[in-house]
Amino acid sequence: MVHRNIGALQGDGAFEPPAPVPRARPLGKLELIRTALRNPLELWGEEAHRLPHIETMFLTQRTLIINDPGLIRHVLVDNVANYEMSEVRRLILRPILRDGLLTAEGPIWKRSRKAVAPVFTPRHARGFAQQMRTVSEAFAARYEHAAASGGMVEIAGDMADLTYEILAETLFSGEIAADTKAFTDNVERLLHRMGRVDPLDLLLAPPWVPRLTRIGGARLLTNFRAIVAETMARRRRLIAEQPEAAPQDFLTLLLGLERADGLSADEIADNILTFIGAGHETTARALAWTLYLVAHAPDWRMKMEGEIDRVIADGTDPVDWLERMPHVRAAFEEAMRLYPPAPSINRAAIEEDRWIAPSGEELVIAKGVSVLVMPWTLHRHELYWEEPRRFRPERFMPEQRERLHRFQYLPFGAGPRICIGATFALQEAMIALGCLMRRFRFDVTPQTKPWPVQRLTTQPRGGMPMRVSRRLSPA
Ligand code: HEM
Repeated sequence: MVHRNIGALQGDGAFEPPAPVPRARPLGKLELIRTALRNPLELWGEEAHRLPHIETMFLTQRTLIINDPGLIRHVLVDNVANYEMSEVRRLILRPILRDGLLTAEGPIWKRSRKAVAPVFTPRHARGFAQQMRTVSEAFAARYEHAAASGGMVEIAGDMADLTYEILAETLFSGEIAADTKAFTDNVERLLHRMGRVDPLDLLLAPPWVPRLTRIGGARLLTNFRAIVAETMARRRRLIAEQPEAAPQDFLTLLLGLERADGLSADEIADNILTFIGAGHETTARALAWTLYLVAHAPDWRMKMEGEIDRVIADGTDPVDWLERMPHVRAAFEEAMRLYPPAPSINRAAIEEDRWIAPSGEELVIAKGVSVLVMPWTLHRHELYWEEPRRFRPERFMPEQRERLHRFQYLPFGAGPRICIGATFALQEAMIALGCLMRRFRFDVTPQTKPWPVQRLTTQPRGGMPMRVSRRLSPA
């Protein structure tokens, strides 16, 4: 039985949104497995939210949860060479994403990251701003009908559609060698089927032992790869025959890297699936939680609306919305604090390691220990946050944000493997929120009862049904 805080308005009006209450006692073995499969967010005890680090046994695996920002910096940056991808991630994600950036390791990761980095520069992200706005405006138009009658919309699913449509546009400019709907269904089913934790993963069974939960996934993967290969072949022909006609999207940029010291054709396909897998649901979850949280903070929402109205009325280019909308950005960042889209960043120690705390205490990290950097506990930690469970977006306004330790807030991770899509995601979120909140207001109803559950991302179980009403006509 998990204790639930189902979300409540506190005396001074700050909202404490729904989340499992940290456990006072550790779980027995069977309950631990059940909870890990049902919702890992319900595993963590009260100590994980109060101590700088704790060591625990997870089934047969020694596990160290690290919260101290200095220790996190040690693992993710200073001694990063001593930490590799966790076995569970290797078992779950690697069969799908292969040598895409998220799951590549060693020299292949190094070469790929170097090759792909220029594709994700702020300059390229800015180049996508107009496409992001066009897709978001077209998407918002679909709410007009429901908004006219104050109808209900399903925000969680809708935000996943919106971010998928933005990615499909910025990846391929709509030039996919298949029916778009069939392709989208294929991707959805693939990520859903293959990205699930199977009981055998928790027991660290070798990859060749078949996972019943993933049957059918291999066929979907083959389909996906065939479509991507044909899409790449068509684009290569276009670039060769009419280079000026080729859209400046991810696909053209990635094909420009196809060479020995860049990426192979297979690696380009792996990265296309990786960008979809890593970049669509993460942003979508953060957008849905933001709309939910600000619906409980009407004053803050009005500040956001005022900001959005001014920026759009001024004719500000969408590339500058991120900078010009600090209240919108603060709400989005606070939503990622409370509901980090990537709630756990898992590593394993290759060799024994030592870390000296500022107090002089020495921590020995044994070889093979699983090291968890968990934005979920770190962002709700009693040592590092005032009123950690409440929605207080003002902590991310520029003057207060400067006071945060770089390693106490890690929605995008840190160090060499920091999210390569962070700038893209932030810009996309500002543009999506700007286009939606300019036209509509989203409110909770008694049906809106999201419960945070960790799948690959922090999702709202029960979805996010919200009432939509019209604010302003389209700009
Ligand atoms: C709000 C949205 C997002 C969040 C919260 C997020 C979070 C993260 C985190 C925490 C990591 C680090 C994982 C680790 O160190 O083990 C990561 C890595 C990564 N992300 Fe994101 N991400 C987001 C959006 C995106 C987007 C839009 C893309 C691409 C279009 C993307 C592509 C990647 C890739 C390729 C990696 C692997 C980088 C590497 O290992 O070199 N992400 N992301």
